[in-house]
Amino acid sequence: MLEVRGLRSGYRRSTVLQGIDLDVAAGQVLGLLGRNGVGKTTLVHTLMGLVTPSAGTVRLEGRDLAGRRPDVVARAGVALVPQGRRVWAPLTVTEHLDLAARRGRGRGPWDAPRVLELLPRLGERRRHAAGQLSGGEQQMLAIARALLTNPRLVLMDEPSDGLAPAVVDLVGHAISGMKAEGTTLVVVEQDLHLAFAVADEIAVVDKGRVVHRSPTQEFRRDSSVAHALLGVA
Ligand SMILES: Nc1ncnc2c1ncn2[C@@H]1O[C@H](COP(=O)(O)OP(=O)(O)OP(=O)(O)O)[C@@H](O)[C@H]1O
Repeated sequence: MLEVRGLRSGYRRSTVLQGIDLDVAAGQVLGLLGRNGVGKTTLVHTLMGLVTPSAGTVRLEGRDLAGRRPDVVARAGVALVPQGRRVWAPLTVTEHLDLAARRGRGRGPWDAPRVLELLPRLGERRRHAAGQLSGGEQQMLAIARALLTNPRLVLMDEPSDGLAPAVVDLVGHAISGMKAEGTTLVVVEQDLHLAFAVADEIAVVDKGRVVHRSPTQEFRRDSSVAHALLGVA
């Protein structure tokens, strides 16, 4: 459903993505791994339209979205759960959910009751301002906000960042719930435990290119790949 070819992108002084080729099948969860600074965030930001590519194509269900504005990409069915959550501290959980639902595409499995069923802690914290929530609760809120737009594709940028292991498991549970509803996901992760728990396939980015791709089971079995490309045992 997502087909990326020859994607080049970066910032004024540097080209970060050097020709990304990436396919994600409908309903698949792809774990996107790579060392710090190799371009993972730049890739999801370019897919979302927040960074403008200099070359290449991004096709979502056949429609070319490369270089389109973020609102156009969002309306085409892509949602970003950004690194660092980016929730609005003064707004309550309910206000976040109302805003997201209003911006939503209106069709699909996700409405507020369904989202709160997946993320029950948010229901308990419904009247709290986002700034008062724990890191894990803010991550749940960022996920809820994305889901209420009823996306076809969710891009998650390091959802486990800064969270305690028990909370990371809740994030994993939420990802599995999205997958069960047929949502396609690209999950950028440093936490191999989470990536292995949720991803059907693993892709590794290095120096602005996808340098490895394999089914998760295979990737786990051959630790030499993780060692060579990620510097982990
Ligand atoms: N807004 C920006 N302006 C200029 N350079 C940037 C900007 N954002 C990132 N970079 C640079 O682009 C390169 C890739 O960064 P990016 O954040 O995409 O990597 P990453 O793989 O997501 O890393 P991390 O795991 O640390 O988040 C880095 O050298 C970084 O310094």
